[in-house]
This record gives sequence, C-alpha cells and structure tokens, in this order.
Amino acid sequence: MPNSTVLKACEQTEIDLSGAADWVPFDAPALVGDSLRFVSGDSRGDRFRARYYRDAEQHLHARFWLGPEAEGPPGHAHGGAVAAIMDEALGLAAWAAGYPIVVGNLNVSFRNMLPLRKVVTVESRVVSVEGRKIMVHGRIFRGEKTFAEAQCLCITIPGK
Ligand SMILES: CCCCC/C=C\C/C=C\C/C=C\C/C=C\CCCC(=O)SCCNC(=O)CCNC(=O)[C@H](O)C(C)(C)COP(=O)(O)OP(=O)(O)OC[C@H]1O[C@@H](n2cnc3c(N)ncnc32)[C@H](O)[C@@H]1OP(=O)(O)O
Repeated sequence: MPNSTVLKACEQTEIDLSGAADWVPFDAPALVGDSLRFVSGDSRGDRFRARYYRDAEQHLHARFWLGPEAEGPPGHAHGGAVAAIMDEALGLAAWAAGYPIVVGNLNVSFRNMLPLRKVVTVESRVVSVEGRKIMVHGRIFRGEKTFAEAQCLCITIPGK
C-alpha cells in the first residue's frame, strides 16, 4: 500500500473523553486563546487528545489520551509528553482560577509508566498564592494508579 493511503493509527477512532457526572466542560481557548495547540489542539490527533472540565468547586480536571506519537518507552508515554501535559494543564488551572501566568518552574515526578491508548485523568489544585507566585499541584492517574505528580510554580504576567 502506498504511504499516502496509510491511515494514522487512531484517526478513525473515537476516544471517550467524557468527564465525571458533576464536571462541566471548560473552554480553554475561550479563556487563553488558540495558543494551546501544542498539547490539546488536535482532537483527532495521534499524539494527545484532551478535554478540560471544572468541578463544582471550580478545580480544573482533564481527560487525556496519549496515542502512538507520544511514545517513549515501548507502549508507554515519553516523559516529555507527560511534562507537557503538566505544563499546560497546571498553567491552565492557574488561568482558570483567575491568574494570568506563565510557568516559571515545573517539577514532575514520574511514578509509573503511563500506557498509551488509555484515557487518564489529570487533577489540579491551586495550593497557594503569594504575590505573583501561584503554586499549582497536579496528578495524572487512572483508577488507583498514579503515573505522575507535579508542582508547578506559575508567575503572574504584569499588565495582563
Ligand atoms: C513572557 C510573556 C508571555 C506573554 C504571554 C501572554 C499571554 C499568555 C496567554 C496565554 C497563555 C496560555 C495558556 C496558559 C496555560 C498554559 C500554558 C503553558 C504554560 C507555559 O508553557 S508558559 C511557557 C513556559 N514559560 C516561560 O516561557 C516563562 C519564561 N520566564 C519568564 O517569562 C520569566 O522568568 C517570568 C515571567 C516567569 C518571571 O520573570 P519576571 O522578571 O516577570 O519576574 P521575577 O524574575 O522578578 O520573578 C517574580 C517572582 O517569581 C520568582 N520566580 C520566577 N521564576 C522562578 C523560578 N523559575 N523558580 C522559582 N522562583 C521563581 C522570583 O524569585 C520572584 O519572587 P520574589 O518576588 O519572591 O522575589
């Protein structure tokens, strides 16, 4: 078969990224513009698929699916892919909480290898606000298993 007719591995596949019953879809581009394309911009892609939500307490959550183009160790996510998710989701959590920020420091702990082609959940919490420094913690998990934890120091952008 010529290359041009080979379908991407997952482009015909619908992935169920629906949220928990009490989550409300969160429109990230409406808040921060279209510049989040790197991680969550391709809803039918072979690398990341994502959907953001907020719970009743306004905490940001996401469902993520990582496809074959996010591979690091065989069958599992590249660490940079996991870090990119944390960067976007935790930065976005600060924006969603009302703080216009960029990420100043991101510390990611890789706890277990994250399997490709599985839907995982990202949870986040804004844990402290000190002047321009907004600390956001996050976790990527599926069921009982935690794949990564992160602490994200966000710095508000003057004039925004
Ligand atoms: C830079 C302009 C960007 C404009 C962007 C405009 C709009 C953005 C719109 C939408 C954004 C969209 C989505 C957001 C959601 C997710 C996006 C993903 C997040 C990212 O992907 S975003 C890209 C990666 N990100 C960067 O590209 C940052 C590069 N960097 C800088 O732009 C500066 O570095 C900055 C602004 C961080 C600080 O610079 P600055 O001159 O304004 O402030 P300063 O250095 O004085 O720090 C003030 C206080 O924060 C402490 N502090 C600073 N950095 C620290 C660190 N690393 N560790 C520990 N403490 C730190 C200091 O110690 C001080 O603390 P204290 O007040 O206690 O002394």
